[in-house]
Amino acid sequence: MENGAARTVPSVIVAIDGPSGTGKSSTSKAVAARLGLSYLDTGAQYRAITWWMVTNGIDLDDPTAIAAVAGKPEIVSGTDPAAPAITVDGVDVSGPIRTQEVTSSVSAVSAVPEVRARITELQRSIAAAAEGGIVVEGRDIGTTVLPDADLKIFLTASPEARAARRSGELQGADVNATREALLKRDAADSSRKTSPLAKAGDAVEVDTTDLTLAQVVECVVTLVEEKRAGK
Ligand SMILES: Nc1ncnc2c1ncn2[C@@H]1O[C@H](COP(=O)(O)OP(=O)(O)O)[C@@H](O)[C@H]1O
Ligand SMILES: Nc1ccn([C@@H]2O[C@H](COP(=O)(O)OP(=O)(O)O)[C@@H](O)[C@H]2O)c(=O)n1
Repeated sequence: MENGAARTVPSVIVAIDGPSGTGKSSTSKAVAARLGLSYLDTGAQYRAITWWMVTNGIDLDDPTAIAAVAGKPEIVSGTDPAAPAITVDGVDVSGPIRTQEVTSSVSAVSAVPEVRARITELQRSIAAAAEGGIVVEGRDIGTTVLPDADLKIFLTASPEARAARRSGELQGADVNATREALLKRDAADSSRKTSPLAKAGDAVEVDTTDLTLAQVVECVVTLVEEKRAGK
């Protein structure tokens, strides 16, 4: 900037949705870090409430039982892309929410309308408090949580690429079993009545199958910068 005056960068809200393994978390964290934005992992919030249900012995086959206690756990999400944190009733659950048990139970819990209403409210208040702007990733951010987001991205990738990425993370996991589990979770998340996994009509779709993570990040950063420049 001429004469060294501080440049005022307009605040921006970016919604990144898509199925599992498409690169939402890695892309969102990197984009937020590059642009100095806050970051919110909404999947971690659904995982956290699921962890609480499992830990407290709630019958996950009974949506009424889940709904009755949906307001009980206090979930607090950090928004620093360099150190995403999540606690339930003051307990750090960033490790426990990634277990196989939580992963296989989360779609049943996240389908319950009372759970979604509670978590959606929390997400909106976090986004509203992020003064410099935020990247929010999930399944229904562009369609339901933040329908007025400045930029909406919908990431996709082939089931094979997604399964290879996920089984790479879960060292030694069988790729075919991982693929089946991913597809089962996608089907449950896409077919639920309340706020299913879906691409918003005004979202930009990016197929990441043959792109490196760096290429996806570059693509999203460019889209954000274009938005900010008013293009
Ligand atoms: N474009 C890409 N190419 C290769 N690997 C990727 C790409 N994007 C993400 N990954 C890797 O795939 C795995 C899943 O990515 P993640 O960001 O957690 O996906 P999601 O949040 O959509 O489930 C991670 O190990 C990540 O490093
Ligand atoms: N906005 C969101 C985000 C996640 N979820 C639920 O939370 C689960 C876990 O999300 P996640 O983003 O951690 O999943 P991965 O893509 O990391 O495997 C999803 O399978 C959905 O059931 C949701 O319903 N709505």
